[in-house]
Amino acid sequence: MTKAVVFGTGSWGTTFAMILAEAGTSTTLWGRRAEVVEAVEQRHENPEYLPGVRLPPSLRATTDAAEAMEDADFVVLAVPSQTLRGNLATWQPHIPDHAVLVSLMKGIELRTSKRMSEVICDVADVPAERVAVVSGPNLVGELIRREPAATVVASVDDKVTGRLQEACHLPWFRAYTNSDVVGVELGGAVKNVIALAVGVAAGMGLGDNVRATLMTRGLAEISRLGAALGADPHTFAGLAGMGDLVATCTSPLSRNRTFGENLGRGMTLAETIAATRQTAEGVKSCESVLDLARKHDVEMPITEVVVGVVHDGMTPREAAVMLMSRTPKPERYGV
Ligand SMILES: NC(=O)c1ccc[n+]([C@@H]2O[C@H](COP(=O)([O-])OP(=O)(O)OC[C@H]3O[C@@H](n4cnc5c(N)ncnc54)[C@H](O)[C@@H]3O)[C@@H](O)[C@H]2O)c1
Ligand SMILES: O=P(O)(O)OC[C@H](O)CO
Repeated sequence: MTKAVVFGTGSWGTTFAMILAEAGTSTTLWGRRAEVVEAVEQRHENPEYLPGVRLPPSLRATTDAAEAMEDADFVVLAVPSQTLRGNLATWQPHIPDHAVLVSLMKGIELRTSKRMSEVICDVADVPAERVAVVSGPNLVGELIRREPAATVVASVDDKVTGRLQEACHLPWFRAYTNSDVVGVELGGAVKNVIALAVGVAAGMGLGDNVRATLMTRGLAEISRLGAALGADPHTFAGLAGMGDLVATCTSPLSRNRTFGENLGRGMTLAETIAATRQTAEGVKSCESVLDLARKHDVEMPITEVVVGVVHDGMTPREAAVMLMSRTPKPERYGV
């Protein structure tokens, strides 16, 4: 029987553990806090992140990383992106030699501008063949009701994607495979930044033309960055590209979109952060995405104004003026 451990008892870690367990994978959830672990283990619930959701009784939970990883085939990582490096360094000594490390995270590391799979290879000292990523339009608020959804599992090794696909495929959760790890990760990380922009526009009361324009030009930014980093352009027309972009930018369940909407309504950054209980990855990753773009000489004007509004005191109105007054361009420049 395939065995998995999921690190992180937040909303996506717990939900993906539920999916794995329901698909017949022997699954253990690792958490930092004993009370959350006890609730999963004893009462089959995670009242903090998924109140009211009944988890599969077969899903185990522990605070002991070494015990959780014993004989694991998949070590699944679902902590906030900026904490991955530090956390993984403490877990690394216990990772079984044959295990595949799987990233559920949608962020880019600050300072290094690395994708999560790159951080994993660095810290766990494993080759790319032992790393996979899962990304797609996967809003937890819908998945916990078992509403139909699809995702992408990506790895440079086809055997790995095949095994992971099998480990998480369900009648209501359809997993597709892809070998373009770079594209799948970039789609997931950059759409959070674009969702912040769409949220700001919605909060300002702007309409559907603006939203559609931001999403489409956002996809152009993702594609330009992807082209510079060697991604397959077709990936961005898929679930981890356009699919996730549409879901995140249009859903009130998205934390990134909601974060932007609060800023667009006039809340201060401090008020918006206080109102956001869970991880909105784009808030930090907008800076690392922009750094990455600058390193590769890629223009990302929407990302630039998101950094301006979120971190540098630019007003939403100034951001709108800045985007609209750029020099006219051909639609497909840089792609
Ligand atoms: N929630 C979703 O709908 C969803 C869907 C797909 C992908 N993701 C991605 O999954 C990743 C995790 O998001 P989430 O929704 O589970 O976040 P979350 O905020 O719900 O949970 C984060 C988890 O990490 C833990 N945590 C926080 N700081 C930590 C630290 N310093 N060290 C160790 N653990 C820490 C928290 O206690 C919590 O268990 C993000 O990259 C997110 O973009 C989320
Ligand atoms: O709630 P968000 O904005 O972190 O988005 C969640 C998922 O990434 C959607 O696929």
